[in-house]
Amino acid sequence: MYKILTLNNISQVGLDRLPASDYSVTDSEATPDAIILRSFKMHDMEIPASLKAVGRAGAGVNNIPLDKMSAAGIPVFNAPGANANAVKELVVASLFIAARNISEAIKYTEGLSGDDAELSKLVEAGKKKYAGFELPGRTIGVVGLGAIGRMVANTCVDLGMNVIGFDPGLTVDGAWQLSARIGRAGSVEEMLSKVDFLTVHVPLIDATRDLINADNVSQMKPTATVINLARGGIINDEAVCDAIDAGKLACYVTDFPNNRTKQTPAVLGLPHLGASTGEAEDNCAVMVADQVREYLETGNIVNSVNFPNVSMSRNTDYRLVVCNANVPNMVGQISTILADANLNINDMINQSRGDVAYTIVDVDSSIPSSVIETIKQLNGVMIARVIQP
Ligand SMILES: NC(=O)c1ccc[n+]([C@@H]2O[C@H](COP(=O)([O-])OP(=O)(O)OC[C@H]3O[C@@H](n4cnc5c(N)ncnc54)[C@H](O)[C@@H]3O)[C@@H](O)[C@H]2O)c1
Ligand SMILES: O=C(O)CC[C@@H](O)C(=O)O
Repeated sequence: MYKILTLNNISQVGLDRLPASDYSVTDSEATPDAIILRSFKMHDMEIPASLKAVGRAGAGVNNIPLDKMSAAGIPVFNAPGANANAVKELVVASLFIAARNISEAIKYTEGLSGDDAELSKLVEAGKKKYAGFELPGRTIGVVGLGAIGRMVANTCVDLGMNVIGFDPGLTVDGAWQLSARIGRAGSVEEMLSKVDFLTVHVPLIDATRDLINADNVSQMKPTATVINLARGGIINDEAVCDAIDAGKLACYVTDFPNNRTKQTPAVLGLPHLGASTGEAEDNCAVMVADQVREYLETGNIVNSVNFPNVSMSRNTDYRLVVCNANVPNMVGQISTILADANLNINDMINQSRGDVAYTIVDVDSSIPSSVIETIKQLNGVMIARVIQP
């Protein structure tokens, strides 16, 4: 029986992918084989010695101590693209809400009182304050052209907008999925003075912290809107709110409000709603549950953010998986131990990513526990696990 610990509410549709005959899934498991979570912050958590895998039912992994997981030989899986449409739709909603002053206008009508005739007068008298603009012909800068950024950029083209994108890590596959009408910027700064909207879709890492800050926000048009549905910290909230207070920026939409943003009237704060649709929650949970199950039952790694992606179809009933430091002669030493135990290798695959190497070996006969113990003693081995009847 595999034991799964959930650290957030995970869609039942996803958890149903883990059959009750083989999986116990609870939110209070002391010795889990795997953890499935959403935004729970794992940084201060004691990592259980039993843990073999972590599944993040979402895209961002800044709530997980990846270095610590890699050092312990624990792959972290996420759900690339599974909630991208949900975020895209909220970006599009943000564009309209900002362009048409919808939030302020609703507040205005909610504050009106009087009989219907008086209300009608006040509605007509007040509406000029909320006149907005239309999107065709306006320019949007999209920072990060991954799963979400690409969808946002293409949709904005369909809305008739001019779109400029920036992503130094854009993949060839990603580029193929982008409309040919999207312009390319060489840096964030290059797009700032041109855009009416700037939206960020990058992970929170050292290189993306304070991407918009006190130094560069002044290059933006005073009529521009910044949208941050990615992570708090990517936009420097102090700098953006100061710019709004000084009349140098029009609006800021953020999924990560704080006390500074709450004090600024032209900030539209949302409660981390980007991925909060039933569809996205189901998609993410299904994807990570499948990946965690695949790893526990076969050792295959699909969509890991810290391990190489490695899959080998099952050739025999007797499988060994080893995670070790990415240094010379590990495969040689593992093969020698198997040969010394008279175990014939049927098939084998080895891949590496950064400091981590991962090997799957199918052998022709049952692997004794003494072999695993010998492999675990090798310098540089983090985990060795047998998957056999
Ligand atoms: N608000 C929400 O609920 C919500 C939901 C999903 C994702 N997110 C956030 O959005 C982020 C992006 O999600 P995604 O699914 O598009 O991820 P993704 O991995 O598909 O795309 C991220 C892109 O950012 C690019 N990038 C990295 N560093 C960059 C930099 N310095 N400048 C420009 N581009 C850079 C990468 O090359 C990649 O193409 C996630 O990491 C997460 O933090 C938030
Ligand atoms: O799980 C959530 O609700 C938010 C997930 C989102 O921030 C992500 O990075 O995918």
